[in-house]
Amino acid sequence: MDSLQKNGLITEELNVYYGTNHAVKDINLTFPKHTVSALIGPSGCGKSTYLRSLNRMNDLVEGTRVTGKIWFEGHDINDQGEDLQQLRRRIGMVWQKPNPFFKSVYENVAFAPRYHGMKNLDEIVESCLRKAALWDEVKDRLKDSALALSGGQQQRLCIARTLALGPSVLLLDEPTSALDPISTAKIEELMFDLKKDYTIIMVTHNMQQAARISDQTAFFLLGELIEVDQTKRLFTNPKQKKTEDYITGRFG
Ligand SMILES: Nc1ncnc2c1ncn2[C@@H]1O[C@H](COP(=O)(O)OP(=O)(O)OP(=O)(O)O)[C@@H](O)[C@H]1O
Repeated sequence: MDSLQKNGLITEELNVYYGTNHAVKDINLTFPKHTVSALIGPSGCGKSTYLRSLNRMNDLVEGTRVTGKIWFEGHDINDQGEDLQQLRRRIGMVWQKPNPFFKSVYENVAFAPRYHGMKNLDEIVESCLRKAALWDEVKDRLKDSALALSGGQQQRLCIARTLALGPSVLLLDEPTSALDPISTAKIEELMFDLKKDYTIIMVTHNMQQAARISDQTAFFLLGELIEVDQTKRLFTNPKQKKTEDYITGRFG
């Protein structure tokens, strides 16, 4: 129980199947609170599938079967009785392409808290936009359409929208792959600030990015976890030959 309290999330022998395709195989991983974890590996190795299983998004994909345990806040979220709406408030997801609602900047952040009956929407909007390092850029444009923002601003707005639901874990699926280098740098800086309050788990194709911003890195290959370690160690002194081959560019 002690480790469950200390850690944000733990998966035990997690498997995901799409029909007969065994996409994620027996993954044991621990995500300590207030750290950034990067999931790396070549295309199709199961990173996104694994990430989506962490807040039960794979339940939405027909024909998917998940086995194993995911310990979060003292219980296994794969239990049948799990309240999925509440779960997805506590474990929020940000996607690869910024996908703001066709609404104003303000409404993008206020929409879900209002739906859940939360009060003080102005305060929530300001605080989430500040946490997402966007407030100064949009405080005079709150009524403008979110679609008028740049791609990088839209992605930070999507992060603010996720924060508005009060998560403790943030799942990010290649959050910067559609962004230019300056917007990417802003999101990377933001990760440093956000990890003070949140546990962050991020899929990235970009090994330099994993090396720059994550505390631990997990290397996936063909649905298996090949190696997980502190990021510096994994990139400088990998234990597995397959990891070394991947990070030195021999395949991928
Ligand atoms: N919705 C789905 N339905 C059926 N099979 C899927 C689905 N999503 C992924 N898969 C399969 O699961 C396996 C893992 O895919 P996944 O997208 O998780 O890998 P990935 O490492 O995230 O790849 P990429 O880096 O290209 O996004 C692949 O064989 C893929 O074809």
